[in-house]
This record gives sequence, structure tokens and C-alpha cells, in this order.
Amino acid sequence: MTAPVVELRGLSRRFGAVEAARAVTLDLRPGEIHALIGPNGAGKSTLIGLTAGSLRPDAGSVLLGGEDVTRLDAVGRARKGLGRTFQVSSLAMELTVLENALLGAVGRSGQVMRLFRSALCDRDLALLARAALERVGLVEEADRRTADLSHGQRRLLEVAVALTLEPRAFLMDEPMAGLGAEGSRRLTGFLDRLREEAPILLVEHDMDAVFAIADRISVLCYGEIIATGTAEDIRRDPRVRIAYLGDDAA
Ligand SMILES: Nc1ncnc2c1ncn2[C@@H]1O[C@H](COP(=O)(O)OP(=O)(O)OP(=O)(O)O)[C@@H](O)[C@H]1O
Repeated sequence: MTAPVVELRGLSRRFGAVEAARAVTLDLRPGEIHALIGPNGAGKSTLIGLTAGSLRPDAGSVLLGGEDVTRLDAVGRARKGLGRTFQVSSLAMELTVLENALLGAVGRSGQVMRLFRSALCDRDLALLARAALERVGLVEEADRRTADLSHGQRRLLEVAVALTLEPRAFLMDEPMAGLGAEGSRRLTGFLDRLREEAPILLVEHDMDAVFAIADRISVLCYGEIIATGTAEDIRRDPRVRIAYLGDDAA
């Protein structure tokens, strides 16, 4: 079997009395979309945060390409190749679309804000940023103020920012949220192709999208993985039906 790109080993995290992650072990393999689903409050965002490095685990480790990155913060892990999109937008609303994409590209080159101005003149970075906008269908909007974009366009811009990092793996927290049927369909098609470039750990409430594109699905319940498998395996799993629909469904 090919080596996983990302491995989570026994990740645990408490918030007071709540065990938001309980010894979670899973992997993300080359070329796959691995979806994380589960009822509200199951611990999906917590797991993305623990993987991205914005949250510290109480126990367990995160490996990227076989390297233990648990001690690195989110910026360190992003530089190593973990590209993340957020449930709540992290875009700078007053900047243009291109400038937001450039910020992503600057982050990748490790120069961050200090050199943002000169980055605006850096041809390679600008090309990288434009290429990312082109791929998500936003190049026409490059000079618009980000605040003036529609909600769906902002979500696509988030994906473009992650793309500028040329990541080894994507972590996506509800990228379809608020996109509407047509937007979801387009983004699903895009993610379907994107997985060839870098595998995607996907948190998504749109079950039609998840069951259509995920190679594997892991189901979280009270911070614990109760099942991992193909869409077919998950549909048939009685534990999953209980978690989602209550005991009567079993
Ligand atoms: N910063 C925090 N402080 C306290 N409790 C938290 C914090 N973050 C998450 N929790 C709790 O941890 C549990 C898991 O939350 P999390 O947001 O990871 O779930 P989720 O599956 O992403 O939910 P949703 O589908 O509603 O986004 C919940 O009980 C939540 O209230």
C-alpha cells in the first residue's frame, strides 16, 4: 500500500468536560478524498484544527509525509504543505481578490506580510496567484474588492488561497456551505479533479456531495471514529445509522 500523506495517531483533545477528540487515528492517502462526517458537535472542526495545528492535542501525533509535525504550529504546518480552508472566512475583506491570493502565495514563500508590498511586484508570485484564481474560475474578479464578492465566490477564493500553497494535502472545513446547488456542483467537480494533485480531508455537511465524491468516509460521534469505509460500507453500517437517526433506525 502507498504510504499515507497525512497520519493522525491517537489524537485526543478535551474542552473542560467535553472530549472533542478521543484517540482518533486515521490516514489520508495519495489521490483520495477522505470525508469526515458526524452529527453537530461530533468533533469534526476540532479534528481539522488538530491536524492543521491551530489546536494543540492533549495526546497523540500528526505526521505529514512520515514526518512528525505535532510540535509545529499552523503556520509551520502550512509551510510543510498542509493547505487549509476555513468554516468561517479568513479572507482580508478590504483587499482585492488578487491580493488575497497573493497573500497566500507570499505565505508559502515564507516572507509573510513584511514583503507583501514587494510581492505585489513579484512576477512569479503574481503568476501563481493568478493561476490559482483561474483554476477556481475567479480570474475575471481579480481586481474586485473581496468584500464585494458573493458568499459563494468567497468560498472559491478560500480554495484558491489554499491552492497557492501548492499543498501536499488539503484540509477543507465545509467548503460547500452556502454555495447553493449550482455552486456545490461546480466545487464538487473541481475537488474531484483536485484530489489527483493532493489528497483532501473534507468536512462537509452536504451528504449528497460527500457520498458522490469521497473515496472513504470516517464517521465521528462524540469525538470518536465509529466507522471508516467506502460510501457503500458507511451506508450499510448499523452504528452509523444509530448515530444519525437514533436507535429506532437500527
Ligand atoms: N474552543 C472550544 N471551547 C469549548 N468547547 C469547544 C471548543 N471547540 C469545540 N468545543 C466543543 O467540542 C465539541 C466538538 O465541537 P466541534 O466544533 O469540533 O464539532 P463539529 O463536529 O465540527 O460540529 P459542527 O458540525 O456543528 O460544526 C462540541 O461539544 C463543542 O461544543
